[in-house]
Amino acid sequence: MKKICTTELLGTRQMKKLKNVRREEVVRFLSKMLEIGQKNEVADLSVEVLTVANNGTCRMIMSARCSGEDNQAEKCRALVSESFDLAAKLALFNVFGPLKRIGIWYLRKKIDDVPKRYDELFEKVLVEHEEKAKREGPTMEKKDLMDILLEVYHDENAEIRITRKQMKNFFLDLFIGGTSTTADAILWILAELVNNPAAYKKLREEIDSVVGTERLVDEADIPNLPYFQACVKEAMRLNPPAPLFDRKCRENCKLAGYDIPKGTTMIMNTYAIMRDPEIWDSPNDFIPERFLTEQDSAKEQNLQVYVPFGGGRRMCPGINMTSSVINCSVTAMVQCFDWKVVGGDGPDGSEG
Ligand code: HEM
Repeated sequence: MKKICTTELLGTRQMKKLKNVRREEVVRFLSKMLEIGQKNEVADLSVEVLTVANNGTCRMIMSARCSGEDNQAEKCRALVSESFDLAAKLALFNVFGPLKRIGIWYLRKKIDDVPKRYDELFEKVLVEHEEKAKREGPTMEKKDLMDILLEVYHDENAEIRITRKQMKNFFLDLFIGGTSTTADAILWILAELVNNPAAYKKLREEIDSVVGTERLVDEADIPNLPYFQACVKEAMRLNPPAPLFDRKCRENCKLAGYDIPKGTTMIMNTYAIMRDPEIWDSPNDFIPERFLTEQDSAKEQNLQVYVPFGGGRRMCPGINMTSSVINCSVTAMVQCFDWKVVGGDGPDGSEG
């Protein structure tokens, strides 16, 4: 699945094909913000950004119908947040050892219900896609990742065969891995920029000088916006959306002088790694410039220290997809609006 994922589904070629979908969602978001601004109302960015990230990702994964009447994006979002909530509660019960069993009993209805609803939703969407493929035949234009994966699923000669259950689980992984992480990243990037007005100004100037003020930033402009790329990297260094992930040791091994027995689960704390004062100068400060300098002592020492997407074989395969959503939405947000926090502390201690 990982191989299909990186080669067929989430590579740059596919992401280029889905550019219009992202652009539509960003334009929808901008119109809404404009409307809110004109009425002098306050936007709840946590909701709006989740919508743009979720709709963009959802539509790329499984169809344009997500924003239509039968709002499947909305249903997926509700299910993703319910499952996060459930996982958090189970993890909490887990910490208390014997309480785990009480937790499972207490949450039993939800434990049965959430996967069942996922299954029903994905089955429905899969069947719709299959019917469309039958109607339109082999020349059908593949509009989303589900169209592509279904072709692999139905191809009896495909190098890798997958079951329907695997396919559904896989889409579930994409939703869980791809939606709130992308929304969190966008929110944190914007939060760091709003709290660092000098960086915001510098970024706006970069965009204005490279793109001008007559059109929106295009994804093709991104390589010419080094300061923007550095701001994204720096915000993700300080606020990794997936701060912890795990690995299970398949063999006894020695790590930093410790003997780790086979079967041990190791937790990687990327938040701590990316704020380690032994690695980073002024580790808690937002300094995008650090990613613009040539010198990179971590590379020289062969250290993996910039790890918001993990590393090695299980590294996140969604980098292209998330970057494409982050790039078009954050540049548009910076280009089109002056943001300020309402009712909170301003960056210099003033009222927002
Ligand atoms: C800012 C956004 C994202 C962040 C910070 C992020 C971060 C991560 C991290 C830390 C891991 C674990 C890596 C490891 O174990 O070494 C991971 C795995 C994964 N991510 Fe992402 N991710 C993001 C977006 C996405 C997107 C958009 C998708 C797909 C739609 C996605 C799909 C996955 C999948 C399927 C895995 C499991 C990979 C495996 O087990 O081999 N992620 N992600």
